[in-house]
Amino acid sequence: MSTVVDGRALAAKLLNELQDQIGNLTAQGVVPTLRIVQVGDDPASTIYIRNKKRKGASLGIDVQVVKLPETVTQTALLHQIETLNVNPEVDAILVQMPLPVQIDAAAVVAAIDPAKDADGFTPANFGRLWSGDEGPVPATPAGVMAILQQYHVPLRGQHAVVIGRSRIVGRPMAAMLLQADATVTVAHSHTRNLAELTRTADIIVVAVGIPHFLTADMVKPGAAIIDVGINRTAEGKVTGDVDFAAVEPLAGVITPVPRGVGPMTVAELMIQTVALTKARVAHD
Ligand SMILES: Nc1nc(=O)c2c([nH]1)NC[C@@H]1CN(c3ccc(C(=O)N[C@@H](CCC(=O)O)C(=O)O)cc3)C=[N+]21
Repeated sequence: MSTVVDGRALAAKLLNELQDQIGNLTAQGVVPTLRIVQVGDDPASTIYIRNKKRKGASLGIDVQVVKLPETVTQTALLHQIETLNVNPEVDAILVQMPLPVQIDAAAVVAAIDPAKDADGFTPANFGRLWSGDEGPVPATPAGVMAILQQYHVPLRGQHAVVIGRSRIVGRPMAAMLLQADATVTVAHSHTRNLAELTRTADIIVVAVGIPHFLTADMVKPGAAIIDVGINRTAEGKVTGDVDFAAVEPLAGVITPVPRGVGPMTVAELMIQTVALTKARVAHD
């Protein structure tokens, strides 16, 4: 029988612990401030941003959205980021992905001040992550690590298979698992014999954006299954990348969608924002 992860409960626990740090900052007259730049009106992005705003408001973190039109030019977007970089009131900046086709996302991310990089996506912070040095890290993989830790999933020497190699999830996920001494395999759309690989995995992290991608025949009984997928069905329901009904009976630990990794992503973003605020206050 598997243990189904309660991402909401774990997120609440972590944010409870964060409350004291926020209290100390506000006692010094410092309100942690996050600015989320949203380009266009992608409905999923709007939902995630709404969740981040709500969570921030409930904690006393000032989360505001800077909304730009879908047709914004790269120059205008880079200018907007620069004004946030130099604004002493702003501790953390996040540019919501995906961005419209006319924008070079890598150039936009690289323009964010690494000391305000709430996502840990900038090259400087990506480099720190892969070198095993301290620095801001992407919220979703950080949330996965918190789940694995909380549910006592052993990592050292274990075989972890990460399916997907995005900048948001797959690549930083592989770096964090490596840092935790797991043996990491990164699979992607060109990987051959994927099921053979996943059947030897003690931990499988799926982040491909395809409903029911991971099926029961791909899973070793007792493996930890982490579903990062957030697919919307025609009826607007959210489903993951795992065939949950078929895989859950086999799994050791498994995360549901929704209420698994999603709430942890939001929680880790709040934690990151407070950490960046504390770093700024320490430097001032
Ligand atoms: N620069 C950037 N940083 C991100 O961290 C980032 C991003 N862009 N683009 C998109 C992904 C996805 N993401 C989620 C956030 C919250 C939920 C979340 O709250 N999920 C709820 C369900 C929400 C719903 O109803 O759809 C749950 O799984 O329980 C999911 C996914 C952050 N992302």
